[in-house]
Amino acid sequence: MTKIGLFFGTQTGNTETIAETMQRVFGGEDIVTLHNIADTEVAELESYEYLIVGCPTWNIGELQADWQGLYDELDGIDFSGKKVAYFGPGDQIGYTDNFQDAMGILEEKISQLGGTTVGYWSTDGYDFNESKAVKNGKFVGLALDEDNQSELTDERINTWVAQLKREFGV
Ligand SMILES: Cc1cc2nc3c(=O)[nH]c(=O)nc-3n(C[C@H](O)[C@H](O)[C@H](O)COP(=O)(O)O)c2cc1C
Repeated sequence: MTKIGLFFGTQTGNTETIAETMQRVFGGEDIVTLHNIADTEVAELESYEYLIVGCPTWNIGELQADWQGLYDELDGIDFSGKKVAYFGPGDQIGYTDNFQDAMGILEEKISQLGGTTVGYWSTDGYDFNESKAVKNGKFVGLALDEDNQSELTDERINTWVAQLKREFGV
């Protein structure tokens, strides 16, 4: 049983590819366990001390479908004592008024349920109008953009994972 569980949902595969890269950068499956939430019980979130939540924004400011489907069930999970990090791919040009909203929606919910957010990320280098994922001038997690800035993804992941290792203390 690893200490870190990474839970992701995806429509077209980008979030899964990113999750696999993150697992590799962390050091492999002995360090991070991946769960596609399409075939995971929500209760599994409770089995980890540290969580990484990956959700792309879909349908103009909404959660990816599998996360949407279990959103209400999250109320049954006790996140207190857990450090939780968030990431998502979005599209800052096509959806400039809703860039990364899903990450913000999940962070707000899980924080209300006791989770402690780690992995805040600067908005420097992005160009968008509005985002529910920005709090106090920072993204609440790692914002990626496979549609417009895929060349930056690997470097962003490397930097963020190094930050998370410090913040998780692993
Ligand atoms: C119909 C549609 C709606 C989308 N809505 C948003 C949005 O509101 N905000 C955003 O940042 N990205 C939006 N996106 C971009 C996706 O989040 C992005 O392509 C992402 O990489 C998809 O991840 P996935 O392959 O894991 O599903 C949208 C894409 C499509 C096709």
